[in-house]
Parts: sequence; C-alpha cells; structure tokens
Amino acid sequence: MKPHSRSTLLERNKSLERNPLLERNPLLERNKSLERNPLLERNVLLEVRDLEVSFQGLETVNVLSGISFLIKDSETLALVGETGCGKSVVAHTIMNLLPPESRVKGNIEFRGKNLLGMHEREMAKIRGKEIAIIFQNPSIALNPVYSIGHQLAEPIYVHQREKKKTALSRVALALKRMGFANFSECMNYYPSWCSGGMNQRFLIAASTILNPALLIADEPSKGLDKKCIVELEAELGNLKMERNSALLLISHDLEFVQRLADRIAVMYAGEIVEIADPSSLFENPLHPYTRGLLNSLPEKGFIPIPGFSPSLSSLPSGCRFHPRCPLREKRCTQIHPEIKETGQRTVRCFLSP
Ligand SMILES: Nc1ncnc2c1ncn2[C@@H]1O[C@H](COP(=O)(O)OP(=O)(O)OP(=O)(O)O)[C@@H](O)[C@H]1O
Ligand code: NI
Repeated sequence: MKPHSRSTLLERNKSLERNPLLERNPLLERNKSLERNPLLERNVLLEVRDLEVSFQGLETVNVLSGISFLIKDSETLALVGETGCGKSVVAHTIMNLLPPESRVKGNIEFRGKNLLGMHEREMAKIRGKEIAIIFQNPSIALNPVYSIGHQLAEPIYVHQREKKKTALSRVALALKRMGFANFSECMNYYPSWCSGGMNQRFLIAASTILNPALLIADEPSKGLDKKCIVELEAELGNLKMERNSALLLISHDLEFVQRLADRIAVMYAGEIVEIADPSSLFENPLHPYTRGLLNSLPEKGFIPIPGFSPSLSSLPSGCRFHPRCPLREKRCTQIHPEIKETGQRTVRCFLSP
C-alpha cells in the first residue's frame, strides 16, 4: 500500500470535520457517544486499566503508573515518548514477558480475558498466535543458528501442529507476500547474511504468519535507513488493510507513527499524559509535553524541551513534567494531576480545558 502522506491524512480528517451533513448524521452522533463510553463499546480487543509495574532491586522502582488505554479491533494505537519512559515495559507486560523481579498491578483484558495472572500454559497459546510481538532489535530477535525458513515455520508447528511440508509452503507464501521475489532462496538464508531491513521484514513475516488479532511492534523503525523505513511503513499499512490486525506501535518517532496510527498515546516518565488522533494531536496538542515534543521536530524548528526526563526512582512531586514545563503553576508542583477525558480528548494536565 502506498503510505498515507501526512497532508492527505490531515486533509481527510479536516474535510470530515467541516462537512455539516456528516456532523448532523444521527448514526455518527450515536457512534460518537458510544466511543465516549467504553462500557458500551463492543469491539474492544485489548483493555489496559490502571496498570502499575515496579521492579524490585536494591530499591523498588515504579516504572509504570496509572496506564490505561483501549485498542479496538483493527485499530492502530501508537505509544510514543522519550527513551526510558516505559514503552517496552508496557509491551512486555501485555505479553507476560517481564522478569521475575517485576511486580504488576491492574488489569489487562484481551477479548474479555484477564492476561495478568494467567497461567503460563494458557498464555503460551495466546502469545504468538493471537498477540504477537516484533521485538526492538531484529538482529537479536532472530536466532542466528537457524535458517529463516525454519524460524518462520516454528510458530506453525507449535501452534497449529502442521506437517513440516505444509508449514514450509506457508512460509514461502508469506515471504512472497512480503515482496521477496527470491522467496525460495530466502528460506535458506541465515540472519547474519541479511541486512537490518531484510531481517526486520523476516521478523514481521514471522510475527504475522498466524494472523494475530494484535501485533505489537516495538520500535520497528529503529536503526533502519530512510528507504527501509518507507518499506516498513508500507508493510505495516498492508497488514492493517489486508489482515485487519490491530497494532500497538511503539516508537519515539512521532512523524513515523503519525502516518500509521489511528490514535497516539504520549508517555512521559512512566505515565500516559495525552491520547488523541494524529490530526488533533499535531494541530492542537493539549499537554505541554506533547507541545514540546512537536516543537522539537525538524520542521517545527528543532527546539528541544529544556531539561531532562526525571529518573523513575526519584520522581518530582506534583506533575512529573512540572520542572520542565513553561506553563507550570503552584498547584502543578504540589498535586499530581489525574488523567481526564473531555469529549474525544484525554489529557493529564490541570491547565488544559
Ligand atoms: N528488569 C528491569 N529492572 C529494573 N528496571 C528496568 C527493567 N527493565 C526496564 N527497566 C527500567 O524501566 C524503565 C523503562 O524502560 P523501557 O525499556 O520500557 O523504556 P522505553 O520507553 O522502551 O525506552 P527506549 O525508547 O529506550 O526503548 C527504564 O528506566 C528501565 O531502566
Ligand atoms: Ni523500548
């Protein structure tokens, strides 16, 4: 699929906003009010509620607090934020892949089943089959000692107990679909023979071979050159169009996610501070941190946010962003703001309407 250019996406959303007929459409009104009430939503695939994760070491570090979001069927939700804000920990918690020193509270419901506390045997049936993850580093995520064909066929043996021949022919088909003209040859390649971009595409093929309902992609564009990023974007777009998979897209690259996401959740120091659709977020960011992130983009002047993210083991009082916030008031330094929903917008800031 040709990737959406930013302007096309913005134009489409703008024209929808301006069309008075659409605004008065009773069906649309009903859907809008349904969207506002998650209890009445029927197509919620994943619901994360009040998630808290801490790691116990010499001291306890609370890495995630009050994380709540929904992913609907075939929706792409992007999770963005600076390094260390907790994006990968969210992904690993959903997949039940946290190390033993972690402590988790809250709820993660997938198709109505709570994933937290689920027995590993049951989770193993979901992992890879219904929820798949593309890990942050493709060269590490692929096993260097097995051929690409072998690695891609493995989920088919494990989850569907297919015969070797059937599994391998499905792998060949998947590679063909990913645009590898020499797909038969690729089956015999080893990861170390291939470029980062190729390995990234093999990983996507491996993660999607069983048609998961939810795919988690953790920094899929990291370390790729511009050409590979364009290809990756097309690949993820295809996935959405052809297979109806929902996607949790984790990235620090706002521009990359803008073109793919239906909604963007912005994280800061272990919390979500804003959730909005891409055009609202880019045109009218409500949280001062989101505004800072946008201003630091090259086309907006490259103005960095002053200061640094706080260490998760010594968070400031009040709003976690207040030491860097140009708009802070006295209450921001003292009281921790709750996340609030107004209309279609979700934001954690006293100063937003
Ligand atoms: N096993 C662990 N024990 C202790 N702290 C951990 C552990 N795993 C992650 N952390 C801490 O949790 C915080 C969030 O890490 P995470 O990897 O989720 O960040 P991220 O937003 O994905 O960053 P990046 O963009 O660099 O990938 C970091 O401060 C990290 O040091
Ligand atoms: Ni990460």
